[in-house]
Amino acid sequence: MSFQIGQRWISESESELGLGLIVGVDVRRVTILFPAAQEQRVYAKAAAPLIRVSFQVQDIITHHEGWQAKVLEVMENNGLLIYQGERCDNGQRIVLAETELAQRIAFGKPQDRLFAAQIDRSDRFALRYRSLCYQQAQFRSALRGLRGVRAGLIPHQLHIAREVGRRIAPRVLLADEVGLGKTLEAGMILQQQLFSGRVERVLIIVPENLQHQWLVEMLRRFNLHFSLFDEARCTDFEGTEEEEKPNPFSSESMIICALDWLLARPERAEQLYRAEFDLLIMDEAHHLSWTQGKPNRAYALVEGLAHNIPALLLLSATPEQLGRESHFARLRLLDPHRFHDYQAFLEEQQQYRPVAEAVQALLKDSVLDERQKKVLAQLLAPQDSELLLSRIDSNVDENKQMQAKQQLIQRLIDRHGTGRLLFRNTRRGVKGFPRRIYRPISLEMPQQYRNAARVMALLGEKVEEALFYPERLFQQINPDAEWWCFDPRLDWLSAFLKSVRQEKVLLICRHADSAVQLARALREKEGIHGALFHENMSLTERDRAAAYFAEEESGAQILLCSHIGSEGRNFQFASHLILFDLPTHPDLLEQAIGRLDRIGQCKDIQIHVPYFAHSAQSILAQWYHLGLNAFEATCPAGALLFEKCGQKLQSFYRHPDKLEGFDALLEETRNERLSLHNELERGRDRLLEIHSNGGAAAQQLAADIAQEEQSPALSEFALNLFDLIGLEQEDSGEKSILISPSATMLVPDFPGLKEEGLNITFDRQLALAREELEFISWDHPLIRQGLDLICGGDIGKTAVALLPNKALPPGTILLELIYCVEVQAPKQLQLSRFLPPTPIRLLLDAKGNDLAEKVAFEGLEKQLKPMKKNSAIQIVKMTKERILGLIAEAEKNMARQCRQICAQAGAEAQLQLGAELERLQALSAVNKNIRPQEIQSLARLKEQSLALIEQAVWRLDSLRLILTNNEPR
Ligand SMILES: Nc1ncnc2c1ncn2[C@@H]1O[C@H](COP(=O)(O)OP(=O)(O)OP(=O)(O)O)[C@@H](O)[C@H]1O
Repeated sequence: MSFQIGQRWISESESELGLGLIVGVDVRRVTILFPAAQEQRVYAKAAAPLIRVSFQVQDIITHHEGWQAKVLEVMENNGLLIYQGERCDNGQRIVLAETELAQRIAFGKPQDRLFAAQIDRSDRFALRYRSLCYQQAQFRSALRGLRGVRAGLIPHQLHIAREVGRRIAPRVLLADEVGLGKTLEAGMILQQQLFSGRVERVLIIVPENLQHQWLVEMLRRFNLHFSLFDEARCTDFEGTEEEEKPNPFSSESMIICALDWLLARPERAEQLYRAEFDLLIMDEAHHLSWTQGKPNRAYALVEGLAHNIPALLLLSATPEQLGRESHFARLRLLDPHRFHDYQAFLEEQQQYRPVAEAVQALLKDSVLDERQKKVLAQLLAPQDSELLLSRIDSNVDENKQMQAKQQLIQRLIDRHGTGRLLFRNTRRGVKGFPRRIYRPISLEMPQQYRNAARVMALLGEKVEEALFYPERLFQQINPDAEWWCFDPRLDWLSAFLKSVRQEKVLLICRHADSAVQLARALREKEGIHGALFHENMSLTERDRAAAYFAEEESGAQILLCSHIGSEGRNFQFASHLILFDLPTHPDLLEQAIGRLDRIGQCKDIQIHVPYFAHSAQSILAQWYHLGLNAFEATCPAGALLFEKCGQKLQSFYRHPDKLEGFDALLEETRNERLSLHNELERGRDRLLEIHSNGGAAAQQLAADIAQEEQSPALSEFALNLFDLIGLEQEDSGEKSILISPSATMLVPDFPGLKEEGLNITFDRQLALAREELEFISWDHPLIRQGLDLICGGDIGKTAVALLPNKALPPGTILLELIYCVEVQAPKQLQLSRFLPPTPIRLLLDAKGNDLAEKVAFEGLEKQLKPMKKNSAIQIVKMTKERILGLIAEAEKNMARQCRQICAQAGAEAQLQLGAELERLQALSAVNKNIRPQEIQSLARLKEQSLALIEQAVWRLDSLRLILTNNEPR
């Protein structure tokens, strides 16, 4: 070894000392300073455990001031190296003496690490390779973003989530009936979008009283940390400076805020417009209304946002609640190209039946007859149907025929009606729901209420509203009188609560003051302490009340809500609902019942309706029950029939004693409901259902996830990962493990792991039953970040191992190289869906033959033995030239493999992006609003993607030198 003062060397065994500088050389000894560690060592020259550091052309070097440069030329002057290069930050030409190098050194290339004696354990190399493979598998997995949610595997939810989650900038209306899991669907869509990198900034707008529920659901079910934004938070963020205020919405990337607040603060909405979100989720979207071309304020707000934000999910169980115009307008928010003309939309609505029949025909296994083919050809443009129809007819295999049928169905759904934009599952389609039982309680109207109505009428006051809320009318006249002292509904309520003392009861009434007065009366008269939930309480108070109601043992028996309790909340642990006054629209009624009639409800639901005989309430109750059957079943035609019968109902409300014609109205409603039901069954709703529940494919998807969970691959990998990282693992009972940090961890922090540890399980059912357990799947942050930690760091990049094998001459070397094929492209193109970082393993013998196919990784891994570090360093030194030669061979091999991988990925991209382009072209044939520029830009995007995939590159990620010996194993 020849040393010169000023040269840079590193320690063979203590790489953590950093880059050393020779500061003294005499005949026998060499003195080296390690500035980063502030240590100086003196070694005998002949046996110094040091390795010379010299960089090559193309390497990246770091100056001690921190900037980096690419080496273009290496020169030597009196044993010292001088690098010429180009700065990475500004392109400036530089000359850098090795003395000026940074004191810490990181070797980018695995071979540099190997030659610099930075040799890791062989089992860490194996973990690294497995991590790369698993990471690639995650990118490609069709289950990604669907399997990690802490929830049961419900096919229709998984179907919608998959269908929408993989779209680019999805814009859909999730309109499943109440309680079928729209929040879950939205979460899974979001999760997939986040995983694929298509979305980073997310905004959720919800009615005020659902903010916390969303916050908790996103965290508990998806491990997604959202922040609640309100006025206080924004003002805090802005501070007091008067100058240019920062946009508070730019301070976080996942935000929940209340619609009510945004409407009250238009300046906040302005800030939202500028905050560049990628995805907007709007819950309870029926609040957005648009009648006779005029939007309400909520609609106008979301319209502005929808214009700027590429992806949009609207959630509403009652999409047609505010009339068809509003429904149309919400669809227009989603796809202004597709829905640009209300009249045309109405006409299209009439055309569902032939489309539904065509889809039915395709769904059947039988061969299509000539008439059916003709209908299909009329419904689709020739370029959309001809090829596929001929494929169905030809003798291609059954699978291809099925695929062609599926594609035709997709196209029919896409081109006709609300197609890809609207998803609606119904209880009937999902099945397994408990019964709903209507319990009417007819009571005598107290004289006080009658008198009050009479007085008001005499005074010429309008008493419309009071028809349904006589107690309010009474209070208007007698502000100090206590209606609950004589109202028979109170006696009934007290008696009822006592009769079901162990059960939870949800009571909903229209007005907050009624709820408050009822709670007071129950407390004072009966000693029953109910929980309250209404709009005049703060959010925290409401959440606390809901939590108190949910407590099993010591919680409140009854929750008394104003109308805001009818929306969005999860109260399926209760099975008694009292409608203290009836909601005045069938959709509102369904919303209210939906609090209990939800996934997770295990008992039959009892709907108690106390009303006064011969009152407007009794009229409405009968019409709901005998006309619509809306208590005991969901009634999709409810809104439509209400619109139709509204006038007649009004007159009966006002004269509930004059019932002439009422039976006829009930009869008429019933008949129309049945015929509408049949109509919907054959046409629009049937079509919607077919495409919303996903059929056999959705069942299969749920089964695939369940099957993946049966495999031990994840738990084996995870436990191996935890082990090598140095986490402590302790069995904490049935199928659960407590993992916690230890003092000897390979990395200072393991992402996502709290100091006190984490109780985990790989079992979905157990995680559902036990809230305190983390449900670990491939999608869990612990696993995803663990994979990133290994794949993105230096762990296991190099290794040397022994292969005891009598059949091979001792001292034979094998070089195992792991390459990674990657595409370098702007993130927004999201090319990792076609070509994720792809590991390629080569196993070269001394002659450069690749044995990877013959000698599988895991088989070889089992036979390998670790080698002592000193011996490993010596072997590497001795075989350096051979290793370099083999790497050169491997590069040639990789050029071929990379071409193949790119061709495959390119074909996939061509297929998918081509289909998107075709869809837009097909739609543009029926909708002149699609601008040619849009089609051109999609075509450009496709070309750009294909070109970039073709230019994918590979890099050597890690390598392991294997040396045979003939010792027994
Ligand atoms: N896959 C599932 N596994 C377990 N529980 C579920 C699942 N899907 C939904 N639930 C539960 O069912 C209830 C209804 O779900 P969710 O709130 O998502 O429905 P929704 O359609 O948004 O209801 P709404 O129309 O009332 O807003 C919730 O309590 C939810 O936690």
